[in-house]
Amino acid sequence: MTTVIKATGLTREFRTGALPSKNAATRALADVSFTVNEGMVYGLLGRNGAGKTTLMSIITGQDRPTRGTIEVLGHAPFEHAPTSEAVSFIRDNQRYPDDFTLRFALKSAARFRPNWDAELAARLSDTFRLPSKTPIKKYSRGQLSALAIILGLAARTPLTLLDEPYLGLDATARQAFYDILLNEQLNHPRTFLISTHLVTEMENIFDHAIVIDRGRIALDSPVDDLSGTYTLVSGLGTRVAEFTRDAPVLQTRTVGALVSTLVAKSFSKSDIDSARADGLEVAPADLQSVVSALGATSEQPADQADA
Ligand SMILES: Nc1ncnc2c1ncn2[C@@H]1O[C@H](COP(=O)(O)OP(=O)(O)OP(=O)(O)O)[C@@H](O)[C@H]1O
Repeated sequence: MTTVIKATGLTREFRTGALPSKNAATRALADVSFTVNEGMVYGLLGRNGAGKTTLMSIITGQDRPTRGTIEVLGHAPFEHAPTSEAVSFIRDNQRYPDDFTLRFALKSAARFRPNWDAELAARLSDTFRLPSKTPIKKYSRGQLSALAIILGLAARTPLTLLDEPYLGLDATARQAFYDILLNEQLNHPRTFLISTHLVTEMENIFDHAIVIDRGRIALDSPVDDLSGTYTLVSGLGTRVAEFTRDAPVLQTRTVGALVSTLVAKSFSKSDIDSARADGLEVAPADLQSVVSALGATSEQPADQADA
């Protein structure tokens, strides 16, 4: 399997005068190591401020780590033009010249992208109902997201990073976006790294999940493996506690008399049958539950560091 991204011990600290000590820094990433393999769709998940955008900026050479190394398509990405050409990074800070219309935006993108698919760009512009004559600076929030998605997908670069690409997109447009991604992956497989908070909506698109929590990797796993690793047990508190007593607990939530506990354990069929007979609900955890539980831990934060 070809490695597309290899991160080793990435740490990114930002100096900030806002903290009590003037030598203090925000540690956005703390000793992050992982690999991304070719041809798969990775979900980059985690709470607000977890470090996702910082990581994507380093992968695309727009920022450099304080410590650690990053290799993208076999090279350090910072100031390496061939890597920039092979990578699309879609985020919400994209700016366009004042007089740019859709046609100009697509035409100028085509010039920099050797694999540009003009037919796909035209088709997606129709799907998202983008106005062709309106200057882009007048586009709505959702229309800007749609345009960014088109530029990212029609580029057909070997590696595509999408940082919360759906902001402002309505439900129909988001569904269209997910369908397009799945189709692209079927017909033109390549590597995607996508950050999102809409985990449930995108779960079936991801092959692999990387969860960051307070700058550290909290989970790095194929999505298909999660259901055999994590179990959600719900019911009366005493019964849930009894059934899960030997299992590592990630999160316990209480709503009224109902307790829901997520554990890092899979149970035998006979255990599950007897728990169900005892009135408990036992089910493999979905990605959203795992991400939410990992983000609810109260371990020591990594994000404040003395620099
Ligand atoms: N330029 C900067 N200067 C100081 N702190 C920064 C800077 N950029 C990011 N940070 C901090 O680094 C941490 C990680 O931020 P980042 O934008 O990577 O999070 P995120 O996971 O993308 O969050 P969200 O889901 O809210 O977009 C946050 O605490 C943020 O405040």
